[in-house]
Amino acid sequence: MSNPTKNFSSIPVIDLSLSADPEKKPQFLSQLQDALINVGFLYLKNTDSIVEDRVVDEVKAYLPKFFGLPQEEKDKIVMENSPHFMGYNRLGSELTKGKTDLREQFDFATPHTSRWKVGDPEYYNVWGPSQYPDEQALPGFHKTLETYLAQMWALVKELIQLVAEALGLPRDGFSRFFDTDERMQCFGKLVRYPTVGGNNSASQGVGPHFDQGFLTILLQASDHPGLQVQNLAGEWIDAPPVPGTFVVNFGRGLEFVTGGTVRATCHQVISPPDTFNTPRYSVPFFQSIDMHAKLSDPHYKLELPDETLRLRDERGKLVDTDGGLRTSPPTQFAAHDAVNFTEFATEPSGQVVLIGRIKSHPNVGAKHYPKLFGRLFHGGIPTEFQNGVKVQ
Ligand SMILES: O=C(O)CCC(=O)C(=O)O
Ligand SMILES: [Fe+2]
Repeated sequence: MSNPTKNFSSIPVIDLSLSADPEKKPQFLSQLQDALINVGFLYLKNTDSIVEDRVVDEVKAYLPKFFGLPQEEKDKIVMENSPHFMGYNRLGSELTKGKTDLREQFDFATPHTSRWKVGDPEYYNVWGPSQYPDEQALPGFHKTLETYLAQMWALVKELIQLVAEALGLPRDGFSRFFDTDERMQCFGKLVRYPTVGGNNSASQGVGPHFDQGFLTILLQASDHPGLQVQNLAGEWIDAPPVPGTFVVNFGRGLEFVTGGTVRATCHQVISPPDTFNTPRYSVPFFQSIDMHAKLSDPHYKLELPDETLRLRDERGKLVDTDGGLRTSPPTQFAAHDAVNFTEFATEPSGQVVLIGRIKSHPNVGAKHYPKLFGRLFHGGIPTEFQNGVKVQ
């Protein structure tokens, strides 16, 4: 029997409000289960009981204002100054699969004080304070982004419990992967993708990649298409903005702990063509897991019910659809290799995050984690890395 969603050609839209209605919850869970196993992506609507529309609108309004700040104002808070990979990156300051991403971005996280001290593993230092522009330069920005992060965090906490139920686990089935709020940090990005001319080959907004942790919640903050996700046959399927929704997708950590039941789906962004007068904006939010959790330890093994495993087997194995993206080796990283988080098989999750961050932001790695950087990039900063190509 073939599954109707296999090789999907569009992304399902799921209504969160159904989960609060005992009669409709089974329908919600079955839709979520299908998206988890067969698609790896969904649009979530009716989230306003957790994430206020007012806050989303405020974040959207700040995007052009933040990126429109004078360059020297943004350069005061560059990521290169932060061992926590927080702050601003000019265009071209990020590599994905060995190519420069044509996006300008600002990484910011839930409030946290680094607990790293001399002698601790380096990855303890991945979590730490954000860098914000001066309050006078952008009044209210800092507070709005922290409110948004707090509401996103509340949404991922609710969602991960629904994911557990949809997989046939108890509602708190994933609680062992999280520490207390004070000892955790989640982060987001404000992203601006400039338009490119028709014949410009440099149209990689962000190259093909997987996300890392459990859940990603993405706000497509302008009307532009460009986000594409890969189906099981390896075809690129458009995921255009759907008003009133967030895009939810699943990371390699969740795929790992569910033994490949949940699909981490490869995705990319094509730069908007210059027929648009404005850049594309988006705001991804990444749910972290306890940085000490070594997912390969027996303690983290999940017992999924046979019925769920049967659906996984019906879907089939998750094969490599994009030249080494899923399976390239975890060490001896070359610039053209994918950031694919295969290290979950051997390393604590914090180390996996650190390796991924260094691969994406080699200049930050070279400055703050020179030894690990040297092990990952034998030839130093790759020539593909063009920090600060001209902002259009
Ligand atoms: O901007 C988008 O739509 C997607 C961004 C993304 O996939 C990422 O930052 O991981
Ligand atoms: Fe992503």
